[in-house]
Amino acid sequence: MGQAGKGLMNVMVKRRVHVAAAAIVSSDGDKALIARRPSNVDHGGLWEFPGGKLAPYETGLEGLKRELHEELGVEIKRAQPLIRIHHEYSDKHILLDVWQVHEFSGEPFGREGQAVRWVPLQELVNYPFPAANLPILQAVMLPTEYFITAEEADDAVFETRLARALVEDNVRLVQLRAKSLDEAAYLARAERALALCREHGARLLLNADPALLEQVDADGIHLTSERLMSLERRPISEAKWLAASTHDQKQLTQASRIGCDFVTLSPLRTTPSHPEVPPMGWHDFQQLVERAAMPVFALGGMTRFDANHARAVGAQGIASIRDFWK
Ligand SMILES: Nc1nc2c([nH]c(=O)n2[C@H]2C[C@H](O)[C@@H](COP(=O)(O)OP(=O)(O)OP(=O)(O)O)O2)c(=O)[nH]1
Ligand SMILES: [Mg+2]
Repeated sequence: MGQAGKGLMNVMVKRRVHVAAAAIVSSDGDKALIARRPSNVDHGGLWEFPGGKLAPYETGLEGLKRELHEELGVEIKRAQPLIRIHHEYSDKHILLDVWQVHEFSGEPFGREGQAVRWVPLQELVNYPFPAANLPILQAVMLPTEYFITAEEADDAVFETRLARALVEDNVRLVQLRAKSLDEAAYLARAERALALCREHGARLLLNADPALLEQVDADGIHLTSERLMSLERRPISEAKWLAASTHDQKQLTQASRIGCDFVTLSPLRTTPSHPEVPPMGWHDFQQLVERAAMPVFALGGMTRFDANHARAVGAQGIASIRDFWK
């Protein structure tokens, strides 16, 4: 396009497109189904989560059911909202309304001649996707529950309780939060927690100085909101997870700016640990999540019974100390 044409694009009103897409996860939870966009369309040749534009009056799930039938020949049996992403392409605003499909019938194949492939979740990052898709890759790799460890002076009690949560509650994502320990004690506890998490196939994030990853090879760092706001750029490599605690729009914007992979947003409800902080409630929470473009865990008085509701308002799920610490 010539210079004059580009100038014209700037004053043109961009199209708004609502797209429903499916993160179809295999029953073992290890793989997702992706398809390659034909070379002659928008973002041609890139991989995508199957789906397409909604017809007028269709809801996200209705549109998705129709698209998966047309594109893959499968019928959705059970699906749950995963993440909503608002993204600006040069020619349009897109809302990617992504659903996690837990159950479907039929054998998926490329009914429009497109390549279709089951890919292990960790390998998704090796496939070229449209620019809007990064948060989908993050969301599909994360569970719905994020367990934050409680303050506990006694190492043996700590280990028993962490092991219980890993075994009985099937916790797969853990944040080691231990403000009352000095650096040496935190380090020792991190080593033990990492061994336990590895044994049970769970990931461990350290709520600590990012430099600590050089001493303990945990899966990532969880930044306090204070650390988050003090950083100029992402402090650790892309190979590790970076999460942060957020409480408002400013902190969410900063989390996105430095490339956090996911965040907690709190306090949803009033909690005994922070009785003086006013809760945001589901309405304000939903408004903040809608524009976050990254997985968000609801925190503050949450239990596992809230996970479906959290999903329904756009969150990844819930984070909790108390619900898992028994
Ligand atoms: N299906 C899908 N579309 C995506 C993804 N990421 C992404 O940016 N998009 C964009 C590309 C397109 O501009 C738009 C989806 O349009 P589409 O071409 O799939 O729409 P459709 O299936 O209804 O096809 P058509 O009838 O318009 O040919 O969303 C994704 O993961 N899956
Ligand atoms: Mg499509």
